[in-house]
Amino acid sequence: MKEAKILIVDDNKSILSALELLLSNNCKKVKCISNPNALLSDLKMDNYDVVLLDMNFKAGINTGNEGIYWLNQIMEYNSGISVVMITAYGDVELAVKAVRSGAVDFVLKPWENEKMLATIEMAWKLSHSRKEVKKLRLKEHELIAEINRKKNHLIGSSTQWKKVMDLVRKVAVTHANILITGENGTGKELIAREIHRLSNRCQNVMVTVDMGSIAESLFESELFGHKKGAFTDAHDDRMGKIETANKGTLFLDEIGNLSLPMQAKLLSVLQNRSLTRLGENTPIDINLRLVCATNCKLQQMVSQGTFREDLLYRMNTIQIELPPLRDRKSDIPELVDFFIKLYSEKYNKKGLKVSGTAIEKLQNYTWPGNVRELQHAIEKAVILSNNYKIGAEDFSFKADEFSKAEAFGGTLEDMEKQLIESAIEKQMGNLSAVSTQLGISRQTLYNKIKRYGL
Ligand SMILES: Nc1ncnc2c1ncn2[C@@H]1O[C@H](COP(=O)(O)OP(=O)(O)OP(=O)(O)O)[C@@H](O)[C@H]1O
Repeated sequence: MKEAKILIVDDNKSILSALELLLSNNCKKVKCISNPNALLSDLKMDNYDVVLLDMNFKAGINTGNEGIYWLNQIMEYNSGISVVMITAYGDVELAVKAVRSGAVDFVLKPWENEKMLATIEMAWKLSHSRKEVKKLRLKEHELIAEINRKKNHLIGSSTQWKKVMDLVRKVAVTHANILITGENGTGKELIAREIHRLSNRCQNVMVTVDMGSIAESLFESELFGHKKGAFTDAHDDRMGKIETANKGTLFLDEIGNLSLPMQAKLLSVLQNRSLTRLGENTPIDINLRLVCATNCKLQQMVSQGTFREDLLYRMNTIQIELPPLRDRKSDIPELVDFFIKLYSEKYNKKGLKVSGTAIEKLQNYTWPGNVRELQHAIEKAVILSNNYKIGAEDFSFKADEFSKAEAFGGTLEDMEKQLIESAIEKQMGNLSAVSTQLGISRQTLYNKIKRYGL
């Protein structure tokens, strides 16, 4: 209460003096005014927490209406200020009217000092916590706006990708739960973010939960939250991810990893639109939009009994299937261009270009890791490039070598011979360079050349 700033408005000078005397030892600032016409200009001049307001100002009029009028003015100016009404003619009806209009309490003249101090302290605490809530709300809005300011760069103009984006735009504005399917790295999370950004829930947050990375033992408290003391490590009350996503979007990634008991709990949240924190009994209403993603064949899991059909039904009102990169190869040049710009800026190598043969090589590769693999390949090439141009030789693909070896069909010796031959060709007969490339000594290289008659 030592921090409290109090404004007292009463036309009775002796009441003002008595209150000032009582409160000035307990509060940071006490200002007294006898004319309510000065009230608003005084409020504008300082950050008052509590106004102690008389109900009757004009001699002979004691309906309390003038007090109610000024109370409304204060509430309109700043509803965070706590107003305590004070009157000598108090009755219950008047008190109820004042409290309905926003006053926090009502005291009768003559007052008991102890009671008056307790009332002012309660009013100050209330005003303090209202201000905190207001500040936190503003902060929350700022943070959400900041998150939403980050634009999602969704690159692609192939027919397959355009179809996906058309569907995304169509469903984003609806309430439908969405299931995004596709191989790893095809952009499922990116699409989920875009759905949230385009939805009418974008003023609230999208909360992402990676079902593949939460330990089973922590699952329930992570998702549902808990009350302090609900289990050994529950040192504080905690809001779960589902509750945090209330009014926004809950994105459950790798939904295929959800255990059967957790599937049942999630289903119950979706059915009842409410959840109960661990250690609590009261359900909390939840208004969610669910977006899930998986690279598993959920229908197959349903047949195997590892995924609940009723949950799948609830989740995939709309299903969006993302094509693998190998099925939309015409997007590769555009993606390469985007990632080259991104990383040449990041690594301070502006103006870096990619040769036509490199693009061709990238288009001929199968990209098992999809866009993520392409992104990493470009980042690596940018980091390692010494030139202003990245060539085909700057990209080497493990999967290619693997499939070549698999397709080879010969013996290990045949393969070794062919490897040495192609290294000699690549290094244009420079045997030191060949031995370095193959990771063997020059002597071993000579022996092998002799043995294979190269
Ligand atoms: N169309 C696209 N345009 C630009 N970047 C993309 C596109 N698709 C994917 N990416 C990028 O590829 C990376 C992988 O994308 P994302 O994480 O969304 O894939 P995912 O399908 O969710 O992967 P996983 O199944 O492994 O979780 C991210 O860095 C993302 O920004």
